[in-house]
Order: sequence, then C-alpha cells, then structure tokens
Amino acid sequence: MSKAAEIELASVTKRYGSAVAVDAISLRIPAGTYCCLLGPSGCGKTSTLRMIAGHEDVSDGDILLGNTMITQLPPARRGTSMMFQSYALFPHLDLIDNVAFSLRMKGVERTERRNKALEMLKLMQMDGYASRRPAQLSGGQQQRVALARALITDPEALLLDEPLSALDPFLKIRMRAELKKLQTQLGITFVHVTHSQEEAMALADLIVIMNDGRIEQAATPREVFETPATAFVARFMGDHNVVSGRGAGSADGLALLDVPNGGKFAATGTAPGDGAPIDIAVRTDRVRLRPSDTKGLGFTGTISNIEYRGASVKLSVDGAGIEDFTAIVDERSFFEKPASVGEAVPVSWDAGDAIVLGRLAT
Ligand SMILES: Nc1ncnc2c1ncn2[C@@H]1O[C@H](COP(=O)(O)OP(=O)(O)OP(=O)(O)O)[C@@H](O)[C@H]1O
Repeated sequence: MSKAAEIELASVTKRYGSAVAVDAISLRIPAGTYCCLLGPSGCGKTSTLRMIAGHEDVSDGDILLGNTMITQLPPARRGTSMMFQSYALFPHLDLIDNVAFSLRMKGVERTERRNKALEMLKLMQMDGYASRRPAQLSGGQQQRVALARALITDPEALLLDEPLSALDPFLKIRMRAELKKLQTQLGITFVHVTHSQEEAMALADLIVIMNDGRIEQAATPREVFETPATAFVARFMGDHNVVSGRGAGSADGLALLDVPNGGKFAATGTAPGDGAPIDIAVRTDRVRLRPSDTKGLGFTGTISNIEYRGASVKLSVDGAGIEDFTAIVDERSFFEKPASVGEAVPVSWDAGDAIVLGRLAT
C-alpha cells in the first residue's frame, strides 16, 4: 500500500457561473486522518470532494497532496481515488474485471492486473465471489467491490462520496464499522462526505462542518460536541440549545446575557457589555428538570412535547421567550417523577454547561 499523504486546501473557491458553491475555504487534513465533510444539502461538501479528486475544476486557490500541488493534475495522476455514491460498477463485467478496470486503462498486463484485483478482493473478503457480476451481490457486497476497485491504484487518499447512503440502516452501521477498520488497517487518508451527524461522529478523527460554502468548524468529534464554534454548529449537531440575546457584560468568568423577555442568563466566556447580540449554547444532556437546588441557571417553561428514547427521555420546553428548549433526561430520573405535556416545570443548568458561541467573520 502507498503511504498516507496530507491534504491541504488553500483558499479554495468553486463557482458555478456566478454562484459561489465553495467560498475560499482553507483546511489541512493531516496524513492518515479519517476526515468527514459534514453539512446540510447544498453546503458545498461534494463540490469540495470533487475538486480534491480532480473531477471538478478549482475556480480559485490551490490543493496540495503531500508536497505536490495537484490543482491542475488529471484525476488519475493525483494519488487520490474516489468511491462514488452509486458505486458505479460495470454490470457486464465480473468482479475481477471491475476491480482491475483502472489498471487496464493504465495498460497493465492482464495477469498482473488480475492478480492485483484478486488481492484487493481478498482484502475486502470478496475473493470467493470473483467471477460473479455486480447484480448477483447484496448492497454491502457491492460496496466492498467498489472499495476494492478504488484501492487498487494504491492511493494516498481515498475520497468517499456518501458511501453508506445506499444501504439499509442495519447494514449502514455494519459497513460504517468496516470502513473505520479498513482506514485504520491501511493507514491512508480518508475524506468522507456525509450529511449524517451520527455517521461523522462515529467515524471521523476530524469533522469539517460546512454551511453555505464555508467551514464553520474543523475539529475532533469531541471538540465539536463539547465546544461548538458557532450557533450553526450547535444547532446542526443538535446536542445544544442555542439561546440568543444581548451581551450584558462579564462577571466572575461568566458572560451575562439579556434575553428578550427581560430574563438574565449566563454562560462560560465573556460577553460585550454594550448590548451587542450574542448566542450561547446550553448542553441538552445537562439540563435538569425541577432542580433540587437553586444554584443553577434556568427558567420555568411549559412542556410542549415528550419523546421516549429508551435510555433517555427528550422534552421540549417553551418559556422565557425561548421555543423548543430541549432537555435530554435520564429515563430513570424522569420516571421517578414523570412530567406531562402542558405542565409548567422549572429547568436548570450550571454555567459551566453553557458556552458563548462565536460568529463567522463576514
Ligand atoms: N454542476 C453544477 N452546476 C451548477 N451548480 C451546481 C453544480 N453542482 C453543484 N451546484 C450547486 O453548488 C452548491 C453546492 O453543491 P454541492 O453538491 O457541493 O453540495 P452538497 O453539500 O454536496 O449537497 P448534497 O448533500 O445535496 O449533495 C449547491 O447550491 C448546488 O446547487
């Protein structure tokens, strides 16, 4: 196998006509990293992946793989390999010929390329199916063949466009574990596009959260979970409540926030004292229902929805000018003293479980 290579994007922009799909993003993906590009539909993640692969021209900026500038190189000469969402297997070829295809294009002699294809099928535990056609395989098996085909050129980086989206939920979780294992085994850089927060959290060493052609945050899953950089990240990842208000200065290491109904909240960080708008994020899993002490921060609101989730219960609370404030409470403590929709309950959290969110420079 080839060595892993670092990928660097330097102020990369993609325009389609006058529309900006990717807006001057800069990113360094260290060699051997499992990187997930995550974001809602249309945020520019596929365009970014396709520019790294060379399937899409870069409008501005540069892309480096290791020390090589690859911006202008054709896909086959970049040292990257791409696995497509639909797998793009040839229906009329058996698995050996499917996997060997790019070597055939490169003029590699038949026995040599078939041997290499068999080796790749072995790596993916598909050698027992070598003479089958793609239609004779399950979805998960087709995906393994597509991976074998992408890996036959010994790429330094493997690029995966929504690789799990065609699989049913059960297989998705199994193949997810296999992808992670494969990346660890090969040690090469993986860049994986997904719109699933759960998938990115489960797989990535580095999550890159994109919105509207820009990077909102690039960090480890734990950093994204514990310290979302912006209100967009906090909302998109869904583990925090975002409360918007006006800065009322700082005291004792806490940022003070005036919320619209006249209430005061606090969070870890600093706040401007001039009433400028700021957002804070409150972790949904740290919110307490009917707190036994009064030390925490909080408000009294009306429960608008309750969802049972097995290990936990998710409550939506409206109050203090805040709609759909989410509290995830442990199921045992919830059922010790259940609450119901329409009931008014105090909710509370510690200042350490709320942080001030940043804003993207415009
Ligand atoms: N070939 C194209 N021509 C014109 N506009 C395009 C083209 N490809 C993408 N776009 C636009 O660029 C923006 C970013 O698209 P892109 O496919 O990169 O987003 P995405 O985050 O991968 O979305 P999805 O999850 O839906 O695939 C979108 O507004 C899209 O409509």
